Amino acid sequence: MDNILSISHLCKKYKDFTLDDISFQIPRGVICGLIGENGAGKTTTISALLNMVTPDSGNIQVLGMDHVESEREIKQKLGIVLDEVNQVPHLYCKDIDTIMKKIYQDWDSELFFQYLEKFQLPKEKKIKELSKGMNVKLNFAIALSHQAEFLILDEATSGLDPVMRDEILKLLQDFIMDEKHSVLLSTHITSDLDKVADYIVFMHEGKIQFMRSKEEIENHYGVLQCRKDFFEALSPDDYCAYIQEDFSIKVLVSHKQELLEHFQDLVIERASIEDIMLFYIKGVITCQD
Ligand SMILES: Nc1ncnc2c1ncn2[C@@H]1O[C@H](COP(=O)(O)OP(=O)(O)OP(=O)(O)O)[C@@H](O)[C@H]1O
Repeated sequence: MDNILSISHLCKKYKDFTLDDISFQIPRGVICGLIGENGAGKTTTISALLNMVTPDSGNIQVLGMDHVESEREIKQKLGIVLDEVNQVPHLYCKDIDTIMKKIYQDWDSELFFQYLEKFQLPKEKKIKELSKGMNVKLNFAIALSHQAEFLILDEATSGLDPVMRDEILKLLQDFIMDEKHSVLLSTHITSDLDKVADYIVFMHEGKIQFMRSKEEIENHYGVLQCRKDFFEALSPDDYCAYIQEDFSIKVLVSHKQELLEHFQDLVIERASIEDIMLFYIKGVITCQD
């Protein structure tokens, strides 16, 4: 199956920040979470693939096409939801239909009005009268109403209440069901990714720290709290990072099954995506990938 997104050796230098040799691929039929601390480079990467930022070097293919040469064709097939209000404030929700019909060849008015109803967005309300969360929902309605193949969401769900977020996560899961569609979801709400992501791309200080499938994370990673002497007896191959605490050491284990075979009584907790992020940002990293 071909990749829906392929980024190779993407570089972009700003005065105080460098996006440094970013490469990753997203296959079709998956939800890929993009995580990283504030300022890690997530939005810059997304802006580059949307051709809103010009990279210094690198290659970006979206839906198998060059992201600049085929920008118009690509954008017909992208659903984009960003964490900002980007519709014209004085328009009514229903007016969006008239505008989008002219922009998207495959615009589906019936589906759009169904989403307005589902998201409880009154057709007769002006956009400037919508709350932030309602604006986000309106952008989701647009993104889902023109036969998009690839959804790109940058901090899109952070303004939504937990019930609506849950509903959106279910919509995303339905969206990828046909194994042709994919979602790139940049978020700080890592618990959402624990629920729905198939892959995690973790950016740190402008670099890709790792890309792993969720299955791989669940099967191989774990968190072990142990004493210093036990930690020193471990092989460095058994872990990726550790955090020294007052009376113990917290270890991010990378081969938990092998360790459990050697030490049957060991308690290794499940590593959430947030745990992994904290280890890589605050801990001592001992492996390179
Ligand atoms: N136009 C610009 N000119 C100069 N620096 C910029 C520009 N755009 C972004 N940056 C810098 O690039 C770095 C990465 O920013 P970016 O928005 O990509 O991070 P992010 O991972 O999306 O962060 P957040 O989680 O806070 O949204 C930051 O240090 C930011 O100040």
